[in-house]
Amino acid sequence: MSLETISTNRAFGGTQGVYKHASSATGTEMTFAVYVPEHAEGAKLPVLFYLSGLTCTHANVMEKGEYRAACAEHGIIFVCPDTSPRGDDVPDDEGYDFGKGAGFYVNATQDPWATHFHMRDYVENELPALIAENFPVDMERQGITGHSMGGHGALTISLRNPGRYKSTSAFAPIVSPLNCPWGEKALTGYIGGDKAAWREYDACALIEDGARLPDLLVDQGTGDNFLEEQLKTRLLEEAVAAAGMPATIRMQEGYDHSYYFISTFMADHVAWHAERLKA
Ligand SMILES: N[C@@H](CCC(=O)N[C@@H](CS)C(=O)NCC(=O)O)C(=O)O
Repeated sequence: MSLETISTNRAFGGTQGVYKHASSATGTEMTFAVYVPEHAEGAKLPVLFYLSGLTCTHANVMEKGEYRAACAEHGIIFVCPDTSPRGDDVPDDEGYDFGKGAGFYVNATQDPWATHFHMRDYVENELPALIAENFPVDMERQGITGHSMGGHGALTISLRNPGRYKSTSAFAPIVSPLNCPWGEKALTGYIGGDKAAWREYDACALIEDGARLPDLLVDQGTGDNFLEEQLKTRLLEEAVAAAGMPATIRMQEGYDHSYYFISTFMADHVAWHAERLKA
């Protein structure tokens, strides 16, 4: 699998790069960002995947997430994929919450989305293989995190792949697409109306159905205007309590849904992952 380098910039002693490649999962070109801290020649570093939210490309977290100082300190590679396939032949929706920029980390089965919207395959299979081949990563030490729709992606991908990710966290995740308007719209459109088929794309349902993580960190702002209608953190609190699953879910007073919130807690999350990835 060949990669084209779009840009590299030296940052905090390491390299922030942006790359693109022809994706077999989506049938499109895909762009992603990778930060590689300074490291000894031949060293293999732990890797943290960050999945972004609605309307984002790889660039939002790269420009506003403020992860590099912490990744440099802890020696963690940070990977930021796009949130959907893109291109002139990729269908779109007029809403910001479906279509381009809103792939929801599913494999779509419904037309016209089923041709390109395979973000689950992309993030679960193709991207990790590409990262393993092209960057100095130790794939035995992977973590995953994400924001909002990307928090949903991080939780569901980790819950479906027990043991693969040594650490899982999320910022303001959509915890139950079965129970919010963003999820209703996206899963009906991508997967169809059979709600039994949605359960593998719903963190709370996966936990109810027996999936477990050894540990979980979630930060959620109390001033987030999506909290009540879309994110519904309390459903995750209820699901982990009922399952007896260890989780640290922190309600952060006054923080909203933006990158001001994410960047405030980013260093905490990177440190939390580093502790588990280096154990
Ligand atoms: N106000 C946003 C609603 C969507 C939104 O808040 N997206 C979040 C993720 S769910 C985001 O990260 N937006 C991009 C950014 O803040 O840079 C819009 O319409 O663009």
